[in-house]
Amino acid sequence: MLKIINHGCNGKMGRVISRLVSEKSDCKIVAGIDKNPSSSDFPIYTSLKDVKEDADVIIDFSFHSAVPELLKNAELKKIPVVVATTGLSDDELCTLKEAAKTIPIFRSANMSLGINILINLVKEAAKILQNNYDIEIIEKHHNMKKDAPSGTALMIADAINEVLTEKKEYIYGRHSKTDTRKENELGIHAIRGGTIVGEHEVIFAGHDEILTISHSARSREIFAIGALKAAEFIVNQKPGLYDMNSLLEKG
Ligand SMILES: NC(=O)c1ccc[n+]([C@@H]2O[C@H](COP(=O)([O-])OP(=O)(O)OC[C@H]3O[C@@H](n4cnc5c(N)ncnc54)[C@H](O)[C@@H]3O)[C@@H](O)[C@H]2O)c1
Ligand SMILES: O=C(O)C1=N[C@H](C(=O)O)CCC1
Repeated sequence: MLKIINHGCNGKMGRVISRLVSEKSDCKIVAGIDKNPSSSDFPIYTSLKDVKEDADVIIDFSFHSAVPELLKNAELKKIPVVVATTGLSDDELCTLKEAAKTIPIFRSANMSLGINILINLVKEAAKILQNNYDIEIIEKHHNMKKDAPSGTALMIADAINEVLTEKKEYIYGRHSKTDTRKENELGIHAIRGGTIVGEHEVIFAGHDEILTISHSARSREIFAIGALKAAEFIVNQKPGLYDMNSLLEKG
């Protein structure tokens, strides 16, 4: 029985995690953590340091500024963490990399299988098209999202840059830009509205042809399923930083 702490348990994703876990027989939520506690069938705390229950793993869908304190306490308690929260600053990312020297940490800005396949496809396309095609990324999310651009858009952009001979400079939107597009630019554009779960489109625009590779999330369950798979995976790993590739390689 996998004993899980649900960090951000009262949020949109935290609630999906709790629901999916309640439908499974091989794992359970032993405690939740949220800055806005409410009643639940598991105890809810405002910090990991107060949690009394024994746990194998923490799943985190919260807010970027909550991540350093979570990791500090996870290190003290030696509990592996799945970090799904996006919008981490450079300093917060440094803290995460340091913590991964002590505990196993799984981090991905997108826990869906589809996005991780999209990244592999986009890398192949970028290798071939890098000289003659302009690359732009468009992401669309619900009106409650607090970070922009999405962690996924940045993850896709970084994956593209990894395979390019000449690295691109990220351009966030084109408002007030009066000059024409430069070859070394990679445009990243965010749209917010309604209940859009998550859409990502990578456009390779060439002379008289456009290749578009896109992914559309139709429910939050796809992220929760991926996070639960990551949780099962991480509990058996040594300290270090893991991502979706580690999970895909495992098969
Ligand atoms: N990696 C993925 O696949 C994936 C998928 C969906 C969402 N996300 C990310 O997960 C995060 C949460 O998304 P959401 O839609 O559930 O947001 P949300 O705002 O609905 O929920 C966040 C929850 O975290 C809690 N929280 C905030 N600060 C906290 C703190 N300091 N300590 C404890 N709890 C705190 C809030 O009270 C809230 O209940 C976002 O960063 C989002 O981008 C990632
Ligand atoms: O709902 C969100 O917020 C999501 N955020 C992730 C991101 O920033 O990439 C993934 C999709 C959903």
